[in-house]
Amino acid sequence: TCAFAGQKKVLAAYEEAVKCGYSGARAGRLHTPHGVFDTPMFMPVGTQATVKAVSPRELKEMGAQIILSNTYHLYLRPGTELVAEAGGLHRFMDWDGGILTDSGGFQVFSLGPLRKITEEGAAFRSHIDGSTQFLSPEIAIKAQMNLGADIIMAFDECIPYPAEYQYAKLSTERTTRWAERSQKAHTRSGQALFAIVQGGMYQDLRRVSANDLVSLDFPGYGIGGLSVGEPKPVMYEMLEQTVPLLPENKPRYLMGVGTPDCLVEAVRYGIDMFDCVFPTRVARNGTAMTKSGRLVVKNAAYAKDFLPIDENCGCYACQNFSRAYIRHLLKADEIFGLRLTTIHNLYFLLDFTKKMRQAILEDRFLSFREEFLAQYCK
Ligand SMILES: CNc1nc2cc(C(N)=O)ccc2[nH]1
Ligand SMILES: [Zn+2]
Repeated sequence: TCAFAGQKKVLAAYEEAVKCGYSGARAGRLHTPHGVFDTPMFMPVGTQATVKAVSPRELKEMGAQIILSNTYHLYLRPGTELVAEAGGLHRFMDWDGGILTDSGGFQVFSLGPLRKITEEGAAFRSHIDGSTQFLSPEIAIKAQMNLGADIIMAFDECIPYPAEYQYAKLSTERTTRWAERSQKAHTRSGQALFAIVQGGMYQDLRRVSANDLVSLDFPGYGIGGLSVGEPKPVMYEMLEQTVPLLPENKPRYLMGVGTPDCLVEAVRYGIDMFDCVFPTRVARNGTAMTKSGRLVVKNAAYAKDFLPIDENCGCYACQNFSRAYIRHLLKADEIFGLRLTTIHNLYFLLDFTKKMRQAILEDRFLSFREEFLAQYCK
């Protein structure tokens, strides 16, 4: 067990990092004001204070522990002061599990058109009404304190891919200065502030970013700037460079990842937490996730297929409905169809992380990984 004494403002105390396998896969427990949660974990994305098409009760039933919400979206609509007046995000959306909010860095750079970045922060136009907006470390932290998540993220720049070395270097150094400003602006006890490692796809910049942020002493670390279009081997190489520099007894959160093959590789490098819109997004166009790859249940091939999406799946959709029925609903544009594919995909990923944790605890993670990758076609 790793002691975790003397960390200020820490609630994401990290214990039981059980190391197994040659590379650092570990099963841990994350302490937050809303409970103690098992890692590795997948966090369903609830961008606008709802995980699209499913209720908090269904999320609880399928084993969701921590869900993610986006500060950028809630800052623009309905506003984070309004959420604070409503009693905070947990109350507002009736979710009593854990919540993690990201800082808006990624959205500003991916959603906000015509953005301008200075040392002070990022000016951008709202994707909702085109109004000119501005986010800085201080504004992003204040917004997240208003929302009241259990874990919040420092304001950073997610470096686009590809990026010139010089740009990546200057941006990463600024993200480190922004992390320090985020820390100074964070005055709410009962909330853990994670920093975000950047560095583009450059090994040396990744190491500098990790070392600089570790010396600023955060209770947990996000790894950002990945899953932005780079080849998967490049992503894994950046993990290999970064994760070993992060404290063993603190959570590591790989942002925006991902598909099961990426999860099992990242866990091998010692990642504990994941979020990704993939399962909920592909569900809405009728694609189900299975251990053999994707199953487009909308296809004509399933019109008379009266088996469930996956006979071994314990989710509400697979326990009660056939592929033919779900296909019918999707073709008929029935909302319940999207709900069933979403429920299945979220359950699949949540269950997959549970299976990885069990394999780690039983010291058989590497064979679990081999067997899974052999069956899963990307
Ligand atoms: C879907 N890929 C993805 N990469 C991300 C990077 C960041 C980041 N802050 O660098 C945040 C969310 C992200 N989502
Ligand atoms: Zn299912």
